[in-house]
Amino acid sequence: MLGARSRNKPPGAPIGVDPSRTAVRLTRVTKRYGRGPDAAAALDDVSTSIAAGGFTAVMGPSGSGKSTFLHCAAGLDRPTSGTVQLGGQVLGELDEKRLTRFRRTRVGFVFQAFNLLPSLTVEQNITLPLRLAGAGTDHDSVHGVTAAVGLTGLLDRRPSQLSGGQQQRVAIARALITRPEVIFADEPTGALDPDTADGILTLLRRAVTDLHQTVVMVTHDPVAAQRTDQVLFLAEGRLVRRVESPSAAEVTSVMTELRRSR
Ligand SMILES: Nc1ncnc2c1ncn2[C@@H]1O[C@H](COP(=O)(O)OP(=O)(O)OP(=O)(O)O)[C@@H](O)[C@H]1O
Repeated sequence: MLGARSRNKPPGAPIGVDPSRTAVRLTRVTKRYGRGPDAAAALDDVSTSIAAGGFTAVMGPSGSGKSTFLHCAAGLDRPTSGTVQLGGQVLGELDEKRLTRFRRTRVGFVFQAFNLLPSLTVEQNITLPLRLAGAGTDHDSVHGVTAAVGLTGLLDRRPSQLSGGQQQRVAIARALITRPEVIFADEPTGALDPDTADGILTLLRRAVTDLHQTVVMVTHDPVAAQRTDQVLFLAEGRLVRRVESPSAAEVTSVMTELRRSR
């Protein structure tokens, strides 16, 4: 494992490697949109491993490839070249049907816009991944998850009857219910006021520390990044830095440097 708190890297060399407990591994992943020589590489030869049981932030200037990284790592999109391994499974070996099933059962998602189904109750939203996978809904685990995210007493409500923070708690409960290999969160606090955002970050932190989940979160916010164990920085589709135990000041300083060097 690389010991430095932050360092530059040659292209293609791995960043953040902990081979003993790897949740996600990207090997020389490139993602191009469009065809031909002018096709832009949203991700350019990215290699990294993300250790299981940690909270990782992915940051970088606008257009640096953060969402593309998350989508490729989570099996929502396929790389143009290179391989993604998630929980020991090489995603490229799965056809669409098996990949969909893999995502439902082994991956959790939390999005900025919550993405709850408005016609379903809180409880039905939370248990949806289990029902889609054809698994039973065990009352104790539903109760455990809803208590853990602070939703007890709200299970019969519809999303429209909840605050933004409560809706994001439902999304986190829905991500936790299958005990996935990794929870991918794309700007989970982007639509929330600072106090509510703080509660959501506390919840994600507890999912890692208390429930031993692995969380990978795209964020623009140095205060949010400060709650994580490490930050991976992207610039122009390349993974250029890693900072462990980040402070908001350090993250801000790296972001300023990356924006200046564009
Ligand atoms: N579907 C697409 N078709 C063509 N180009 C795309 C597509 N999706 C992303 N891109 C391009 O790939 C690059 C990386 O985009 P991406 O959304 O991953 O960046 P980002 O770091 O998440 O940006 P932001 O912080 O603004 O959300 C950008 O130049 C973007 O324009």
